Amino acid sequence: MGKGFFHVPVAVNEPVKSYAPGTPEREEVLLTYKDLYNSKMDVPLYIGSEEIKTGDTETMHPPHDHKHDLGVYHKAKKKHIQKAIDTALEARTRWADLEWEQRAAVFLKAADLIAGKYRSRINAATMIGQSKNIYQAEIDSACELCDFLRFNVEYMSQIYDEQPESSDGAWNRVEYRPLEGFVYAITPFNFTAIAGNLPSSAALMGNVAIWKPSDSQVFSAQVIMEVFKEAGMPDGVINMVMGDPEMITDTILASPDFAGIHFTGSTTVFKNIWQKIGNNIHNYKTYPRIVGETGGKDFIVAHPSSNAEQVATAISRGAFEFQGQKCSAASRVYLPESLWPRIKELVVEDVQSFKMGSPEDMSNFITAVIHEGSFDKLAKYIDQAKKDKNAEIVVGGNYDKSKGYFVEPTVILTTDPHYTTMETELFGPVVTIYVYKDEDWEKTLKLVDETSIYGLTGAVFSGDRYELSKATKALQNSAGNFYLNDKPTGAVVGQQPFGGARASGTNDKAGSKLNLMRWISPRLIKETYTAATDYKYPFMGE
Ligand SMILES: NC(=O)c1ccc[n+]([C@@H]2O[C@H](COP(=O)([O-])OP(=O)(O)OC[C@H]3O[C@@H](n4cnc5c(N)ncnc54)[C@H](O)[C@@H]3O)[C@@H](O)[C@H]2O)c1
Ligand SMILES: N[C@@H](CCC=O)C(=O)O
Repeated sequence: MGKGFFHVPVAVNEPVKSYAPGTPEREEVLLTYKDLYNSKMDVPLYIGSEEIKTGDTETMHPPHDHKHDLGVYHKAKKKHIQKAIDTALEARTRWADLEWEQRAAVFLKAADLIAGKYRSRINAATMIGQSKNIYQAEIDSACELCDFLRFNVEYMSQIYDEQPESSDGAWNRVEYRPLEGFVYAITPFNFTAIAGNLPSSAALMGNVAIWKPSDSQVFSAQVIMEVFKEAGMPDGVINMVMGDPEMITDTILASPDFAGIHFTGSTTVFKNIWQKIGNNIHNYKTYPRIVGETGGKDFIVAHPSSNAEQVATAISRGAFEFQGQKCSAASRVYLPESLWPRIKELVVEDVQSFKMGSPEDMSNFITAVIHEGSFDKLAKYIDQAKKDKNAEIVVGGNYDKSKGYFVEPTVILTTDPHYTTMETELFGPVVTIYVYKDEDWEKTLKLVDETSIYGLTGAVFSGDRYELSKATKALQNSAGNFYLNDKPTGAVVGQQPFGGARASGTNDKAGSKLNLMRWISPRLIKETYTAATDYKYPFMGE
């Protein structure tokens, strides 16, 4: 059969819809929200063609209304995880052998379904299950997920296009094989797009995957599986399992066919998994690929030459959008004495104007934090700051979990640059500010660099080009995503590939060619037209 050198459609970022009053998308998402909110879900394990209801269930609740029952998801036992491994390996032969354009078409269709037919459903599920306001749901579950799927197809074709030189008499070719085994994807609660991307990026490159979503994201995870299935993803290529994370992980890591982990979540969990992989290393058929994007303690540092209004807005949006539950969220801020009074005034004004409540009311900027564990942790740090002599609450500081897990956006001011909330990842709407003397700018850059174990995102503000340059050099290893005169959140696929080093991860940049390269194992094929028939070098004579 004749074939062409196919070109993939050029990827462009999915446009963000406005949801302004009177727009059709607003009406549609609100109707879908009501519908989903009142329907009791019964989320099975997806293993191959089977949807398994184990009967061992967990009830799902919206974080902003934790007494409301959204239905249940089913939890796996060890035998189900073993079945998922066997099923994935069975599916591997055909999927790995399928032409790349056929695999690409599945995920391009999935992107189209999300952009169209499923847009309101995946957004409403994210608003309900993860308590995102519509803007935060739209940029995540609709746009970023479409972008991951479409840009990954383009990057895959760029990788396949990379071929070696050939000298006279031979042809060198590189075949980009999937890994020999299966990939395990573990995903966090906070981004529906990340949940969809981690298993699908590996699958796009010809791998089969077992995907364990976060317990707190199952409500929208189910929509992702519906989309993949409707897009024609063959059974067994991505298998979704829920349940005890340790049991699932230990069972999977014990398999000799475990070939890689695609993880996003907290640093401690990732380090433990890495250690377990190390302990099992003699059992594996191949060295597993370990890819993990983890925690952050992201900074904003402003030079005295910066614009106070811009810095204040970067704090208000960078620290508090989605209640600060982004790994990129600004959580430690360094401000010069000369600008602090004006920035303080502006941030306090912003925070006092934020409306907080259910995402169904679209005037709410702030909604609930994800669960009781997170609420209690945040309340503990806020209470401690109220007591500590070297800290004071500038604005916020209240919380209430009677209906939903609501924590007021809180600004802490500290006189100690190593105060606990300047160093510990809280993952919530709490930002801590340290005010430095204007003449200590260079010392402050050193402080920013040396304060945190993490290296994920960071932002520098200055109106002075020489100071921007100085900061860029001084903070070279402090952030994998480094922003000049912008907030440290809101990376867009195809524009700001995302990830950090130090304790923030392996920095394989989700949504980039670098990440996809972790899911392939190249084979070089050298073909010689006429093979040598004499071992002797020319200088040896006849
Ligand atoms: N760097 C990034 O790109 C990025 C992106 C999003 C989130 N994050 C990080 O994720 C964290 C927030 O997400 P979260 O609360 O869902 O994180 P988490 O670490 O609690 O959970 C992440 C995943 O790991 C699983 N898990 C938990 N304990 C486990 C165990 N013992 N063994 C195996 N798996 C286990 C969870 O069930 C979930 O699926 C923050 O630290 C944040 O910075 C990082
Ligand atoms: N990519 C997102 C963060 C993902 C982690 O939570 C951002 O840039 O804000």
